[in-house]
Amino acid sequence: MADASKDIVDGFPGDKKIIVVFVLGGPGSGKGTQCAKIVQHFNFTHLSAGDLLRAEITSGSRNGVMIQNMMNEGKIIPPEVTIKLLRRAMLDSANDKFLIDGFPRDEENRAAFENITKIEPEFVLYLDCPEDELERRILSRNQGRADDNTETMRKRFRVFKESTLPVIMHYDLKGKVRKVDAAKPVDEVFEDVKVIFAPLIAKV
Ligand SMILES: Nc1ncnc2c1ncn2[C@@H]1O[C@H](COP(=O)(O)OP(=O)(O)OP(=O)(O)O)[C@@H](O)[C@H]1O
Ligand SMILES: Nc1ccn([C@@H]2O[C@H](COP(=O)(O)O)[C@@H](O)[C@H]2O)c(=O)n1
Ligand SMILES: [Mg+2]
Repeated sequence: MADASKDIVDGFPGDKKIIVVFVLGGPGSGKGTQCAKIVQHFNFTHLSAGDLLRAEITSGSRNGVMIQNMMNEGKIIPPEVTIKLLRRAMLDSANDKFLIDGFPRDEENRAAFENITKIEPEFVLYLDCPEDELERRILSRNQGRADDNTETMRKRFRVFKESTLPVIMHYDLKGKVRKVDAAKPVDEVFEDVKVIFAPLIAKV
């Protein structure tokens, strides 16, 4: 159970060194799929911002309707909502290594996360995939997601290009982006991902 008092304290308690890797890529690029494999091989905890927001909707939280409406439009939920969920999940975990999937989605997400948590990501894993392949994957995903339809998918593609790519550029200028070709089959993508994570694990 979360300790509510932790929610009002900025940063993280104690001197625990937290390792964060942001996992970004277009809708359907395989972020969730690759994160599941990274968890198995490298003992990270996977936090999907989208999954946390969807859990808020199903929990009947007071933000649920607002989140649902914005998601159906492919819009980015205000950062204070998403960061509170991420931060609580991190504080509740005994792990010190986190994959944050689908976040930061825009500059506002990025700046707010840095201000509130004081955490800089170790690096950003960028799953690069052409739009025609993303479209095929989303429209055949069949996981019952309300935003996996042609109209919302196009809005999500636009948000990715207009708002998320600039975040990837921001980290690229800092030398923090590790880009992989995510159009390849799952296991081939993971071979490239493993090469990126191996030195990080050897270091800690
Ligand atoms: N390399 C791949 N080749 C073919 N299909 C893939 C690959 N990676 C993932 N998929 C499939 O594509 C769909 C989308 O994958 P996934 O849910 O992991 O993407 P995502 O980036 O998390 O998407 P979203 O941003 O919408 O949450 C799933 O059905 C998954 O099985
Ligand atoms: N940082 C984020 C992440 C997600 N959202 C909203 O959730 C939708 C689904 O996200 P996935 O990563 O699971 O594809 C996304 O389209 C946004 O509406 C968000 O607002 N902020
Ligand atoms: Mg996902």
